[in-house]
Amino acid sequence: MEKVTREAVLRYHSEGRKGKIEVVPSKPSLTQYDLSLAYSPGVAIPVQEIAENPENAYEYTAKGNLVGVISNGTAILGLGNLGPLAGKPVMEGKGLLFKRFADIDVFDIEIDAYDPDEVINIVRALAPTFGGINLEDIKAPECFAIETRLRELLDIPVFHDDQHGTAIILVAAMLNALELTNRKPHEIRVVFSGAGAAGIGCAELLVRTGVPREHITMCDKDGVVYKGREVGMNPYLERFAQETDARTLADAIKDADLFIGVSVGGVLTREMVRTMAERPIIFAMANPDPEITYEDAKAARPDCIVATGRSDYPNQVNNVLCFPFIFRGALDVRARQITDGMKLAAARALAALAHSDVPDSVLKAYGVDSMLFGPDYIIPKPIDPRVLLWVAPAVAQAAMAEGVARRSVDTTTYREELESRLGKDWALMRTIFNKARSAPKRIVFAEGEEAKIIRAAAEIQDQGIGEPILLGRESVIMATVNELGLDYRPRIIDPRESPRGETYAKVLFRRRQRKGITLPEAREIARRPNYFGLLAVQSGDADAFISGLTTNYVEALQPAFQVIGTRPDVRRAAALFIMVIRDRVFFFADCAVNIAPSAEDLADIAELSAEMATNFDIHTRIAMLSFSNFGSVAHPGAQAVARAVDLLRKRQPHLQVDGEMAADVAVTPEFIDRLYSFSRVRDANVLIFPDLNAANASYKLMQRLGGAEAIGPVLLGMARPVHILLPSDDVRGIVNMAAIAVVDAQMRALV
Ligand SMILES: NC(=O)C1=CN([C@@H]2O[C@H](COP(=O)(O)OP(=O)(O)OC[C@H]3O[C@@H](n4cnc5c(N)ncnc54)[C@H](OP(=O)(O)O)[C@@H]3O)[C@@H](O)[C@H]2O)C=CC1
Ligand SMILES: CC(=O)C(=O)O
Ligand SMILES: [Mg+2]
Repeated sequence: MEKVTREAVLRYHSEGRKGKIEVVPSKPSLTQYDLSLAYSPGVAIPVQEIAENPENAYEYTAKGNLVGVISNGTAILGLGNLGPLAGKPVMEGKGLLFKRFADIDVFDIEIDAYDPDEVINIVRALAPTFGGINLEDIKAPECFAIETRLRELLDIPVFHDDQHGTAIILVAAMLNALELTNRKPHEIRVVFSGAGAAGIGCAELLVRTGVPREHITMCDKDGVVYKGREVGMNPYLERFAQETDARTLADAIKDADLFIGVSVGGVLTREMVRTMAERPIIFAMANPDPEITYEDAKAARPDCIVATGRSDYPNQVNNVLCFPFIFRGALDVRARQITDGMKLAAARALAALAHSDVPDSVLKAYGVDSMLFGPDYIIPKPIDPRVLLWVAPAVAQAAMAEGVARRSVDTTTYREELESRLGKDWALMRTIFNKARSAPKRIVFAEGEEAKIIRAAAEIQDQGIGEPILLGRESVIMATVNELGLDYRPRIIDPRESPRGETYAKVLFRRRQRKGITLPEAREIARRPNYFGLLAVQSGDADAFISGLTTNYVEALQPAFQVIGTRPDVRRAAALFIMVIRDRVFFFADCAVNIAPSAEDLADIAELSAEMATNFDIHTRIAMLSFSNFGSVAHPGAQAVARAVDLLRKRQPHLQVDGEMAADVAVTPEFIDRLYSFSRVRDANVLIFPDLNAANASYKLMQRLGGAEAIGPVLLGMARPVHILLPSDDVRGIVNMAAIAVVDAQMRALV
């Protein structure tokens, strides 16, 4: 990671639009009509609706997705009381994270008020604006009374992040660290440095998790919190005052199993760490500087598990992993409050997620090749898109179970809704996954020894999308499964040893005997994984074949043509990309196979593309693309495209297809309305390019410059389901391709 310098941070905050957030309208506001709906006179109508029934505010305003991040700046990170204005960058930062990770809008509100009653009154008065309130960086002990009273007064979630967000992450990380060190919550001895908002919040949730209260020793600036101590006490601390002779952190930490730092940087020394129990667990969570650095803790005790609040070391135990997701779940069921049950549900979901395989997008973002459950990976990363999908439903479910939800959600539908928040590509793939799951098929992977294929296969099996068959040596595959820490027993076939080898050799010989292959040669070739997998599909031993991760596209395609070939009704195969561009889905073809298609080829490509898109429940509108619009240029290239339209209409009169037309006309309905209202296609979603140059350049430009998500290439027109990966595909891409292959196989089973 690039070094975080003072200059870089200040530049980041001041460059362009100052600060980190802005307010963006969510409705059209271009025309006079739009303005009449948005404001006067139209706006009077929702006003009356809400006055009659306050619940309508969730329907007609942004309240239900709006959180107030409110602070008086009295405990900004570990920097202390620097006042509300200085706290604004942190609060804007929380707003950015709420939006980025959970699509929740935030107003950050910094208040110049310190007396608890005054703070309570201000927040209470602001509450109608919001669906929830996240109190932030308000120091102890005032924060306790403020939060408790606001929870009583308001019927929306009020959550003091430093207490509870921190506690939830801490519990998640602790459960996993205990698992790794073979300890149970009721056995451990815990020492805290910091007995403020975060300290008390964390300690109380530990007690709810099963850590005995008398096993917890709190320390603050005045040292150990013991029974009879008179300085710096308050009722919240009193609950943790212990009968002990220890008076300093150094005294208390001897033989402790778990250190929790929520105080200030640098207070835990190497000497102190050396006195802790076997395999100590050290959560040094002060920000920006932890109580002890990762390096110092490891140097003092190489057997320890360390977490800090920072993103630049392993195990970031920071409330960023909680607040966006717990609020997402709470807002979506319109919870009246966030209960302990919801907090524990969030913690358990996070702890469980750390056991599962980490997506490549996360590995890439952190610049590492793998993250495996273990001492340096006890908690998921906040940028892991699955955090939203695991935590929010767990929280929503707990809210419903505890009777604080105003509305209930169906967990399956809710997960789908959350996936739509992650992007249209997730939503589209969810539809395809659901289809695949309805009748899973056997998918044979030629490159079964590849780690990415093994990880994808584990997910395919786990999600019930298909039944993967990995080709390769059992010893190699199982070694990788173990190395990856996967809980997966793959179905493996070693082509060199399989008894089906001889049968497949004969199948290959029959197909290729007049193409120069002898039976002995066929025996050798049939045992190559690529051919073996294809022959398994050809012989009905598997339903779909996937390969290509370690070869180039043409190399992977060749055996497929030799063994499987194209469908009897298809002259040439083709390949399409599913392009997800912002909120819209397009199909681009042919992006990989036919370099200079004829008019007949173009008609075939369009027909096959429409067929595949229909498999995914998409209503197709096909545009045959050119540089010319409906005869505007008399060039042979444009005329070939026009001819393809005629051919296709004759063959498939029901298809909605038109052209030749330019790409901008195809995707801009206003152009069609204004200039070409005779066109049978308006707002096309299947774009057939005149040649491979145009198609390949277009999908790559859309991907790199247009921010499009490209799923594919999906091979079309083969006699059986065969799909080719790209060497750049990540695990998610492979799983997507498998789901597409299963749906492809299902559709063939129907005809
Ligand atoms: N990683 C994460 O997710 C989070 C980390 N934190 C971190 O936790 C820390 C505390 O935050 P918060 O609880 O909100 O703040 P508070 O002001 O409420 O509490 C601070 C606590 O730290 C104690 N403290 C201060 N200096 C020392 C010291 N030199 N030695 C021992 N104890 C000390 C204070 O003791 P006293 O009362 O005697 O002054 C008090 O108990 C911060 O560093 C913050 O960044 C907080 C929330 C989330
Ligand atoms: C992370 C956070 O909320 C804090 O350090 O205060
Ligand atoms: Mg904070």
